[in-house]
Amino acid sequence: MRRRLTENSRIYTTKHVCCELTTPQKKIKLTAQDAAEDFIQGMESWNGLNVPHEVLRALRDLKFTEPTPIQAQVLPHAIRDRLDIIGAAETGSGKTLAFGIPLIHSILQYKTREARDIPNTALDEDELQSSDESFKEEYEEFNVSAEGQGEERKEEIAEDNDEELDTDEREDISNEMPDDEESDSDETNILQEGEIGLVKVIDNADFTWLDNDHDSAKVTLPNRSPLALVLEPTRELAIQVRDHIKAVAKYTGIQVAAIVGGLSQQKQLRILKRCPEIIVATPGRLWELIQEGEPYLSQVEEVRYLVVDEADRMEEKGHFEELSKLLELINVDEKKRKQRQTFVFSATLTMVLPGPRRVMKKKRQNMAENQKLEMLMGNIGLKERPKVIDLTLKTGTVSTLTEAKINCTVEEKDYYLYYFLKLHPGRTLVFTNSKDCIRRLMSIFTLLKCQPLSLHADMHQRQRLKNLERFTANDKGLLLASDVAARGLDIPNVQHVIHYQVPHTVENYVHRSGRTARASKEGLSVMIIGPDDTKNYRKIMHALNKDDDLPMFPVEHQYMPEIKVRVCLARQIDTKEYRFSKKKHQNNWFEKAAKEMDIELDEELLNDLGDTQEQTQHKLEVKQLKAALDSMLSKSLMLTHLSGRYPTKMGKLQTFQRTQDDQDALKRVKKQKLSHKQSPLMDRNKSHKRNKKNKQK
Ligand SMILES: Nc1ncnc2c1ncn2[C@@H]1O[C@H](COP(=O)(O)OP(=O)(O)OP(=O)(O)O)[C@@H](O)[C@H]1O
Repeated sequence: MRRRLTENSRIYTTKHVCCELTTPQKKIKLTAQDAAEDFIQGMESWNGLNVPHEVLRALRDLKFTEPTPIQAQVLPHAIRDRLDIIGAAETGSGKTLAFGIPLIHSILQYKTREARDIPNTALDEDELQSSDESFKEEYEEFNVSAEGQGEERKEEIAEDNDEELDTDEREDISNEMPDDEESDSDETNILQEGEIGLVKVIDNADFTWLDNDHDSAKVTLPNRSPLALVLEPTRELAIQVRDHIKAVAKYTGIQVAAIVGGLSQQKQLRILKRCPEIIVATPGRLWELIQEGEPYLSQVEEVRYLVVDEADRMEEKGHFEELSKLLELINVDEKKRKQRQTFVFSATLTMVLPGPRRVMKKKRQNMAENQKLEMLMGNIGLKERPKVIDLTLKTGTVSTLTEAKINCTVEEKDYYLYYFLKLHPGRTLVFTNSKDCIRRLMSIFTLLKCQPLSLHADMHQRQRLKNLERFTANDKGLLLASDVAARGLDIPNVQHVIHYQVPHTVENYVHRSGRTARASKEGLSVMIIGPDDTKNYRKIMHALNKDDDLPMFPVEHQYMPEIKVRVCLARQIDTKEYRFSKKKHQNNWFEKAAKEMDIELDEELLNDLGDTQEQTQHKLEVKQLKAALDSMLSKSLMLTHLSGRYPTKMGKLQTFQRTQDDQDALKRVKKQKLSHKQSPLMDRNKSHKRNKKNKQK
C-alpha cells in the first residue's frame, strides 16, 4: 500500500540549511536567507535572536511582541552558540520560553538534518518514481522502528478520542494531529495522495512564500526516543510548562507531552506511543515508566536536550531520589552527555544563605555561590564552561512586588486574614507551612463564606488541578496552599500573596511571593508574623539584603471587634464539628480494621460519642451556632462597626461605602509608604498615639 505522505512532507529552513521542495507539479525556489529573521510585522524586537519563523508566528498570536530580558540574553547563547545554560532570573520573567524556544529551534534543526540525510535528493521528474520508493522505504523504516507511529498514530488517536479524556490529554491529541487549516499551506496542498515531497539543500532559496499565513514548516518524521526532556518539581508545573511550550510550538508539528504522577498511567503510555519530541515530566512517574520498560523511554539517555527547571529545588536533599537515578542513567554515556545541550533554570539558583553579617566578606559569598553552581553542574552533568546568565536582583524578589507585614499573636492571625479578605477583595493566594493548618483554615473560612479552595500534596491530583482551574477562573478567588504551589505556577493576575506563616527558607519566600507581580505586573505580598515566625522573618530579610524592616500593612482597627466575633464563632463551630468527626472517624477506622482481621473489638478502645440523645443535642448546638454566624455574615461588615443609625439631613439612612482605592490593598500600602517618606516623624508619632489609644481601649 502506498502511504500518503502529504502531511509529512514538509520543508524547514534555518540560517544554514536552505531547502527546495520538489513535486511533479511545482518546484519552489527558496533564497538563502534566514527564515528565523523573516519579517513579521510588529515582531522586530525578536530580530537577531534566531527564533524560528513558526515560533515567531506563535509568539505574535500570544502578543509577545518583544523578548523578556532573560529571553533576550539566553537565546543567542543557546541557539547560536549551542552552549549549556545556567539561567537565573526573577519570578515571572519568562524563563520557560528562555529554554522552550531553543528546544523548539534545535528540534526543528535536528529533524531537518535527519530528513536531509535521507539519501534521496532526486529532483528530476523522471527520477521521481525511484526516489519515491526510497523515501517511502526510509519512512517506513522509521515507522517500524518506532512503534505505533505514522498511520498508526491516527488510528490510536481516533481510538483514544472515543474515551473520556482529561482536558490536557485532549489538548495533546489536538496538537498531535494538526487540523487542516494549520497544516496545509499552498505548497503542501499541491502534494496529492501518492506524490512525495523531496528535500534538497540549495543556495539562493527564495523564502517569500513564508510570508503568507499558512503553516509552513512542520516536521513530522517520527523519532525513536524523546529528543528533549524537561524535568519539573511538581505536577501542576509540568502540565503548565507543557502547555506553554505547546503554545509556541503550535505551527511546528512538534509534539509536547506531560508525564506526571497522579494521573492515569495508561493514558500516558498511549501518549508516549505517539512519540512526542518533547517530554515534560516529574521525576517520579518518569522513573517508574522507565523501570517498567516503556519502549519509547528505553533509550532515554539518547535525549539531546535536557532542562532541569527549578533546579535548586530539584536538588534539595531528600526531595528527589528518582531525579538522581534519572540523571545517573542519562549521563552514563560520556559521549552522549557531551553531545547533549543542558539548561538549568531557577529564580533562586544563585541564592545562598549568607552567614552572620560580621563574617560576610564578599569573597566568602562568591565562594558559596560558586559552590552551589558547581554542585548543580556536577550533579546534572553540564558540560564545562556553561554560560551563566544571572539577572536576579540583590533583593531576590521582583521589582514590581510590594511587600508588607502584619505583626500579631498566633491567635490573631485568623482575624487579620479575615480582615484582609473582607476589606481587600481580589485573587488571593494564602500559603501555610502545614497541611493541618490548611485543613483548619479551610473549615473556618468556609464557615465564614469566603469560599476557599485548597491545594496540597495529599490531595488527589485531579482535585488539585480542578481547584487550580477554579481559582484561575474567579477574580476574587481564595486558594489556601502549601509550598507545592510555591514554585513556577503562572496563575494570571494573582493580586495578593499572603504568608499566613513565614516560610522556613528564603527561597520559598521568593517563590511564594513570585506568584504575584508576574510579567511586569504589580502585586502585593503580606507576611502575617506571629511570635514563632520572627526568627524566619529576620533570616529572610537578612538574606535578601533588606536592611529596612518591611512596612506594616495599614489596618483599619475599627472593624476588628466585629471581625473577632465572627472568627471566634466560626472557630467554635469548627472545633465542635472537627472533634466530633475526628472521634467518629477513628471509631470507623477501628471497626473496619477489626472486621477485616476478623477479631472482636474491645468497646473500650472506641471514643465515647455519647448516646443518641447527646448526639442529637450536639447536632442542634452546631446548627444554632451556624445560624447565628449566618445571621452575622448577612450584615455588611462596613456598617456593623457604626453604632446606631446615621440619618442624613435629608432623612435618608447613610450608607457607608468604601471607595475602590480603599479596597485596593496595594495602593494603600504604597500610599502609606509615600506618606512615611514625606513625613516620617509625624507619621511615627501618629501611629504611636493610635497604638497607645488602642491599648487603652
Ligand atoms: N516575551 C514575552 N512577552 C510577554 N509575556 C511573556 C513573554 N514571555 C513569557 N511571558 C509570560 O510571562 C509569564 C511568566 O512566564 P514564566 O512562567 O515563564 O516565568 P518564570 O520566569 O518561569 O517564573 P517562575 O520563576 O515563577 O517559574 C507567563 O504568563 C508568560 O506567558
